[in-house]
Amino acid sequence: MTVAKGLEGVVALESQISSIVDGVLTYRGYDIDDLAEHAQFEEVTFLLWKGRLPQKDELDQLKKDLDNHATLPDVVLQQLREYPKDAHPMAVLRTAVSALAMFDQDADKNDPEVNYLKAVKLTAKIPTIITAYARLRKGLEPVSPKAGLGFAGNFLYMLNGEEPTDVAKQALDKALTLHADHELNASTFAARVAAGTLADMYSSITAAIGALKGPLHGGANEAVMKMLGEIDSIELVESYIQGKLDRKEKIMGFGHRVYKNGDPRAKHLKEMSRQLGQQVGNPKWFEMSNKIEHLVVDQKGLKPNVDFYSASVYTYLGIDKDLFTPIFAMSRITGWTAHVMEQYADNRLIRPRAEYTGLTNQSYVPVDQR
Ligand SMILES: CC(=O)SCCNC(=O)CCNC(=O)[C@H](O)C(C)(C)COP(=O)(O)OP(=O)(O)OC[C@H]1O[C@@H](n2cnc3c(N)ncnc32)[C@H](O)[C@@H]1OP(=O)(O)O
Ligand SMILES: O=C([O-])CC(=O)C(=O)O
Repeated sequence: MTVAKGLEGVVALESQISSIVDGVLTYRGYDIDDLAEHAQFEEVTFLLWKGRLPQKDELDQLKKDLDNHATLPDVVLQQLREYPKDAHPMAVLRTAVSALAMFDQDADKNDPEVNYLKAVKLTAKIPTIITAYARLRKGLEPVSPKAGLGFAGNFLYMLNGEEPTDVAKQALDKALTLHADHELNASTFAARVAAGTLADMYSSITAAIGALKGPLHGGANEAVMKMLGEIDSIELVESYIQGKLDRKEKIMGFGHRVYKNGDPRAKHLKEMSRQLGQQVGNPKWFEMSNKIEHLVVDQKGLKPNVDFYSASVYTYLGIDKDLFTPIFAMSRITGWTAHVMEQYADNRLIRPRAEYTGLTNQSYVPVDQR
């Protein structure tokens, strides 16, 4: 057996949802650059789930459905009140999403229409979970979802208790589009492995949230902001980054398993970071990030990935850094659920092999003789 460590280069399944070919990312055949410039996140959601862009009435219906399903079951909201105030929001999200299964009487019904409804429900409720906990831990009451604001707008409204500016809403909407799906990334693979056992969608999404949390995957956006906060001044960027490189430490937000010449999503987030920095009159985080990018490209030839500039974008939107990965999940839920439905539609258990490299020919010795 040959081992592809980390499954690098292994093609594990066929998918019609998104592709990365020669560094170009497409969702259902649409270039991410085109979608990022023109599509609303709800259109992208429909595209991922249904395989085509929605008609106007279909888009309106999806928005209504997302509004209608945004409220949490009372018990789940009550549980959020009881979680420790210093829990990581990804742990909260993972736990609350898992709990939702017990309040959906169809959780274990594996039928395409019911699964579609579960995808809608999960997508609708995740922003409510994130924002309710974000407020509760600060001693504030959760803000109930408000219909008609759009997915990104409603998130910012529930987080801050006031309707967002168009600039903030559009920036978040674009960031959500850029994060919505990404072929067979680690969290999507985790979701598909769980779905491949015919476990229910809530189980698959709980597995995906767990995988996204790690700093080598979605957790990198929070780690980037921690790094920017530690450096805290443009003058200190060079010595900080040089020190890390000399110690052979990773610079978070750089490198990628698939993109070796740059992540096509990063340029959009970079431009958003530049513009938002100017608009809020504090270009520091953008300028520091830009300097880090030049140093890491020059010294290591590594380019920023989607997590690098999203950190300063979310900071400019006034969002706490430990909510960055939950926001990633709030977008990627659309891709995860699309993949779970695709897995169910043509399922085969996902079960690779391992090459055994442990001890052999051991003989049992009773415990009192060891
Ligand atoms: C949404 C996402 O998940 S995007 C990725 C988010 N994760 C990060 O930003 C974390 C930082 N980046 C990394 O850890 C990696 O680049 C990963 C996990 C993204 C990809 O990992 P792999 O494909 O396994 O690449 P691998 O870790 O083997 O890297 C190849 C070489 O580049 C180096 N390298 C890779 N990324 C970095 C980095 N961010 N900083 C410094 N060196 C790096 C490795 O140390 C390795 O060097 P070596 O050959 O001398 O040992
Ligand atoms: O594809 C990957 O390995 C990670 C990534 O960029 C994503 O999930 O968006």
